[in-house]
Parts: sequence; C-alpha cells; structure tokens
Amino acid sequence: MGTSTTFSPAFLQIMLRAILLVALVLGVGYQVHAAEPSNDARQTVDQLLRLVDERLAIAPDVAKAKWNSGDPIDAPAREAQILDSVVAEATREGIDEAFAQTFFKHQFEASKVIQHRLHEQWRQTEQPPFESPPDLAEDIRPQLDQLTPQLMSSLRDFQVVAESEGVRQYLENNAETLVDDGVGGVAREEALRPLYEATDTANVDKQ
Ligand SMILES: C=C(O[C@@H]1C=C(C(=O)O)C=C[C@H]1O)C(=O)O
Repeated sequence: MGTSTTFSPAFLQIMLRAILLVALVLGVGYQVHAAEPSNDARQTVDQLLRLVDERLAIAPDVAKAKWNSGDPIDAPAREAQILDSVVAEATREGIDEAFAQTFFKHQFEASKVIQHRLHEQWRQTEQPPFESPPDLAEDIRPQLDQLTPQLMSSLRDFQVVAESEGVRQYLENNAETLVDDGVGGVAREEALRPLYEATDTANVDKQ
C-alpha cells in the first residue's frame, strides 16, 4: 500500500470545498458579466425611468389644484384624450399600441395613488386651500402633454431592448434610485409594472 498518494478524508474534504468555492466564484462572476446590458440598453432604461419620475413629480401639483377646486381626482375624459394621442403616435412611430396604452394607464393610476395619498393627508391635517396652486388646464396639463411624446419615443427605444439579457435586472436595480414617488414605492411599482412585464414575456415586438 503506497502511503505517499493517500490523502486523509479531512484533507480531501477541504480540497473539495476549495474547488466548489472557486467554481462558485467563477460562476457568479460569469453571470454578473453575462447579465450586464449594453450601453445603449442602459441609457434607454435610464431615460425611460427619468421620464416616469418626471411625470410622477407633477402629481402633487395636480393634487393641489384639485384640492382647491374640488374637482375629482379621477378624470376619465382627460385620460381618454391622452390615450387617443398615444394611439395616434403609436401608429405613426411603429410602437406597440397595446403596450403604449397599458403603460399610460399605469402612469394614470400611479399619479392617482399619489393624489389620493396627499388628499387623505390634507383631510387629516385640515389643510386649507393652497395660496397659489398651479392651474390644472393652464399649467399642469400642458406640462404632462409635453412629456407624452417624449415618453412615447422612449417606449419605442425600450421595446427594442426590453427582452435583452440583463435588462430586467438593470431596471430593478435602478428603479428606486431614478424614480422617487414620495409614497414609499407604491406608485413607482404601479408605474413600472408594464415595463417589468415587457422584460418577462414576449409581448413586445422587436423593431
Ligand atoms: C393628472 C390628472 O389626474 C388624473 C391622472 C391623469 C394623468 O396621469 O394624466 C389624468 C387624469 C386623471 O385621472 C389630471 O386630471 O390631469
């Protein structure tokens, strides 16, 4: 029996663990590398997240205007008007119409989550009417209308990269930093759900 080639079980176990550890490190390293989306894809996601954030940031002004005027938070006719322009733009620009509509419906819901939270808060604190709130028709809606074509063109870019490797992870990693809804993430999740779904399933046409 040759003793020189016999290793104790404890030694073999340590070696095995070392090999597994190395394999694990290499495997994780490979996955992190493989999951990193292209520069273009990252910029596309960043841009879309910033625009979503910009749109949500208008919701408190909407809430103030409606607090003073007593208008209902829910304005279905206004939403329908935006959706009409979204459909027209989608047709012109070759953007998936259903995706664009779903995305905007979620932006409306997210905005309403913020508005309801604020009104609830103001009811509790018996907030008097605001001194000089921005005007809904004159100031706020035109601001939102300016964002619509920007969001549409960003959605068109997003469609192209949505299913690329690592895009979902990148979206998840950056959502919290780039989208601040002021209500702890509830509105953000609502606003971003169609984007997550587009990265999951094959329901977005690649252009
Ligand atoms: C922003 C408003 O409030 C709600 C949210 C909308 C939106 O996000 O564009 C549109 C209509 C309303 O249901 C508004 O009335 O303009």
